[in-house]
Amino acid sequence: MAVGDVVLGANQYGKAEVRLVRVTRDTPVHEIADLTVTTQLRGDFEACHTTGDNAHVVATDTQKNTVYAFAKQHGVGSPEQFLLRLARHFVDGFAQVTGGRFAADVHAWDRIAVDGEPHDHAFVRAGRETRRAVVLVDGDDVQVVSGFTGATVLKSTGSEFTGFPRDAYTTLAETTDRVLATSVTAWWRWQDPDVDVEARYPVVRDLLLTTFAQVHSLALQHTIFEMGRAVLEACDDVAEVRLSCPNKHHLLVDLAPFGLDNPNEVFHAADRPYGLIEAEVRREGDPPVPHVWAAVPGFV
Ligand SMILES: O=c1[nH]c(=O)c2[nH]c(=O)[nH]c2[nH]1
Repeated sequence: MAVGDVVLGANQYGKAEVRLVRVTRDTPVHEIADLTVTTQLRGDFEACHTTGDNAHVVATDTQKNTVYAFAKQHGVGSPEQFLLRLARHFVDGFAQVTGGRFAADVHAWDRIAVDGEPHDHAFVRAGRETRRAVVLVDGDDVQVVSGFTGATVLKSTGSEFTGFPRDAYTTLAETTDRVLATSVTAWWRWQDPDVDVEARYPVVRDLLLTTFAQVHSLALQHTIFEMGRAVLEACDDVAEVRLSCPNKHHLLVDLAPFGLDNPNEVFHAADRPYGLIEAEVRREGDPPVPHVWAAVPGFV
């Protein structure tokens, strides 16, 4: 090689940000592990870069499949253990792989508390939601609207979606047991602007989340209506509720090509596209207040 020739320097490659959700459902008390995993292999990949010879290239798709298959076969455990197992697999299994970088972000979930007890299969992402408030004044008309955004919740069972029409473009399978997850944005308008909001905000928030946990969901639409209904039935001081909920799809990974079954245990947590389910829930006969909702963000 002559001085001045172009050569390949440091390189690594792999699959970035594999969104893995592993549900352990051996007992009615489910556990969830939620990770974003990145694998990057290092080794003898010169020929691929310089001549297009892929004989050494462990496809990034294979790396992704390995993440999901290992989650099924071995569980996740600590992220360090999980990454070490992956690393050993690639380094020991492929002569051209001499090392790599393996990384994971762990997304923590708490159990939703229902009547003070941790729920078996309903979870809320650790970290609080963002509380929001809007006050609208027009002369003597004073309106107070409270709400929150970013309360991410998940049920690992107790959710189905069946009975929808099928046409030439329908491929979605009906399911009587799926993961249901969403990030709740909720707004509610108080009857009286002088409400003791510090006392009442947590009551409404908890009702929304415990109803998510407890309703056996027939669709996200059904769940959010029940969440709004629970608030209106329990809280005379709330005039109406609006909910905006992305359906954070958890797609069952097909592990059959690797000889593994997958009875609702290993999921790809897709970030987009997502269903966006929005509804207003109010008492029949109450006059609508479009000027108030025009001033509140985030509802189509
Ligand atoms: O709860 C759901 N509602 C839908 O409208 C819908 N559409 C879809 O594809 N999956 C779901 N899930």
